[in-house]
Amino acid sequence: MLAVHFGAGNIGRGFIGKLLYQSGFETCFVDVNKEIVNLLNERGEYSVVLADSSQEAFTVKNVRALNSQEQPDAVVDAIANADLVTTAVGPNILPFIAGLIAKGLRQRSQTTDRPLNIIACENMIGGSTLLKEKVYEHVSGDEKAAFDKQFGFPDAAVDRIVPNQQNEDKLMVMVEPFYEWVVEETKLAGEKPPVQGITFVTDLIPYIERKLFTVNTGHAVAAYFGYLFGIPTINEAMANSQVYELVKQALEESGEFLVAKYGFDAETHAAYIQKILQRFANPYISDEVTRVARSPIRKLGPNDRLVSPAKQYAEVVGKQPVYLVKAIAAALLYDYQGDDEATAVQTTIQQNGIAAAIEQYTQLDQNDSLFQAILDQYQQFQAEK
Ligand SMILES: NC(=O)c1ccc[n+]([C@@H]2O[C@H](COP(=O)([O-])OP(=O)(O)OC[C@H]3O[C@@H](n4cnc5c(N)ncnc54)[C@H](O)[C@@H]3O)[C@@H](O)[C@H]2O)c1
Ligand SMILES: O=P(O)(O)OC[C@@H](O)[C@@H](O)[C@H](O)[C@H](O)CO
Repeated sequence: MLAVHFGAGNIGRGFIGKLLYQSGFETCFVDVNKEIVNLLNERGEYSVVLADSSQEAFTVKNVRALNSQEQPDAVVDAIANADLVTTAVGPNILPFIAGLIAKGLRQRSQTTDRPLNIIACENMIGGSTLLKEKVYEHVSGDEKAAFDKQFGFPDAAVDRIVPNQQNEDKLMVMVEPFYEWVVEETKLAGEKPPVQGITFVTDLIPYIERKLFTVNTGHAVAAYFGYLFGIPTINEAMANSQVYELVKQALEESGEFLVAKYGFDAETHAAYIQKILQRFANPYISDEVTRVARSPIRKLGPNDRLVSPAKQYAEVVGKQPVYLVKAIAAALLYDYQGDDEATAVQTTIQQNGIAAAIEQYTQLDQNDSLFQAILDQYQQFQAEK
């Protein structure tokens, strides 16, 4: 079995690649990072180390890699012959890989009617659905009808904290022991991909909202406040009682609406939050706040981990969130020079003012009470700085 995986980065190698190997797949990574592509081809294997007291190491074998910029035809051939296509490139990159995927699917549909699933493993609602839309921008009307029959784009939720790696061995990845990969069964084409570790569900929305609005919401709160307080890593931020409390309170707010909206058991959800707080504090992981805070424009988006739970809390619970609002204000203050989106947000604020920036990034209406709460909180934080 052949899997083509776009993005041989932290989650690609540390999570998806490992599960694919353990499930009997040969994995062909597709990336633009020459060094990683070359090393994967030279060695054909890499190690994944668990970030816990065991430091258990596992060798992932049967891997190779293609450079999509230099070997696009080989990528098309690989997709045409694949049994599964997955991605972990980041939501903003999906539009850039869509053209190549469209070509691969076209070649495949011309040679076989064997079904194929394309699963985007990105932190967003509807990642595979977005990828499908972007792929379909490259295909004709007739092709779309044929593609609809042959290809599935099931949405997915993936959870495993994999920090930026600082190992001497450039291929080695250190990962937390916990992982979860949930895939929407109803959008599959053909059989379920035989990947050990995937949980198939009929409706992904509760799972992705629970994951994104708990793990990623809490993570973002720790990162933006960690950064504001001058703390470099997430576990160090969690050791700060103020940051810990801000994270916990924000997760209690998002949890209140998730429990009300989806009927999750309140105690089970409280235990889920508790486990996540422990994962963030894992002393065996050094995860920079700037990784977790990366791409604040994406994270301030209306359907992402800060604004969506704040809006849904207001709608479902009927109260104004306090801690989620603080987190949004902290994200608006994120001015890390090494992050293009952070500098773009700061430029917008300087040139157009904070109200225009809130409107632009969160897409909230100026008359929305949440909008005013964010504005007030931002101004209060500015005054305290
Ligand atoms: N790291 C985590 O803890 C984690 C956990 C769950 C989900 N995710 C999600 O997984 C995705 C990837 O995150 P990551 O942390 O692995 O990032 P990463 O930066 O480590 O990996 C992304 C990889 O994509 C490659 N890439 C960039 N442009 C490309 C292109 N045009 N074609 C092919 N490859 C390209 C990069 O070179 C890099 O190797 C994101 O959507 C992220 O939200 C990350
Ligand atoms: O990958 P991002 O930028 O969407 O979010 C940063 C982190 O919160 C994220 O990568 C987590 O580590 C991961 O989602 C854990 O499952």
